[in-house]
Amino acid sequence: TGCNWGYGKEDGPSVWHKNYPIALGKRQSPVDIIPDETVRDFSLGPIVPDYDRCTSVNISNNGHSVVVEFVDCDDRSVIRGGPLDNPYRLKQFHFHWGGKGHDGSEHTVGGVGYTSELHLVHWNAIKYRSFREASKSSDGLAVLGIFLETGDDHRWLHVITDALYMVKYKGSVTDFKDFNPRCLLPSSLHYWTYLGSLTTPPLYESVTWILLKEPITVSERQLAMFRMLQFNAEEEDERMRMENNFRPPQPLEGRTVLSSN
Ligand SMILES: CNS(=O)(=O)c1c(F)c(F)c(SCCO)c(F)c1F
Ligand SMILES: [Zn+2]
Repeated sequence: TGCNWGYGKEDGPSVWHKNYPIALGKRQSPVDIIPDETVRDFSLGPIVPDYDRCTSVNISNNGHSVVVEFVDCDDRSVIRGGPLDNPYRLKQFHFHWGGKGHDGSEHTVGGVGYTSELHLVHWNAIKYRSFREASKSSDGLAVLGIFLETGDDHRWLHVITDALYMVKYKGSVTDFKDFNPRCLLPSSLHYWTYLGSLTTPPLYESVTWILLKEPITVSERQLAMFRMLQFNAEEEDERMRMENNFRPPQPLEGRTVLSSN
């Protein structure tokens, strides 16, 4: 079950359905969010990311993105509230981005993309015994999505970009301790939420999406650092710059996107 998918012409999003037929399913992600067509739900409370006692472990290149993993053996870092019935444990976060001068977010807003999108992946450890089991269950995962736009340097993103040279190639991993992703949140936690899926194979329809309306700002220089990563392993001959690692929006199929406020 090696990784047989990617973001290229031969193995990209347009052919994922051949090995992962759920790609043509009814609750796929990402989607285009049309603000005027979202439904205001006054029963939706605030989303509460509680990362104060979180423990980051490492940063790695999995051949698709750069991923920061967390200790998820207890409820030390969870997200709760909003559309969620239980607290969901933080497992990892990663990014999706474009090529130089091109957008690379997965969700779009009114047909417009952002330069990049950060995903904080959480799982329902109340109902399921492992991330793997949760990832296959309709209420198993909650992904907090944060849009990135370009402007000034982000004052904390350098902690991540300074480590990227250590994980240039697929399969590389290095220690990455004491990083609290609270520093990557925008000031407003107003959000959109809808039921969707992983945006990479196996594309399981197990994600409650929570997308913050307010983007964070990063500089073009910081973003360029992500593009020095490579999809390939160090020993592989073909050098492929890691960029455009995003899936385009999928049909809403009658779903409603709810708005917190
Ligand atoms: C939401 N973004 S995503 O679908 O691209 C995505 C991802 F890239 C991941 F790596 C993981 S964790 C898989 C095992 O570690 C995950 F749950 C995801 F939802
Ligand atoms: Zn993602």
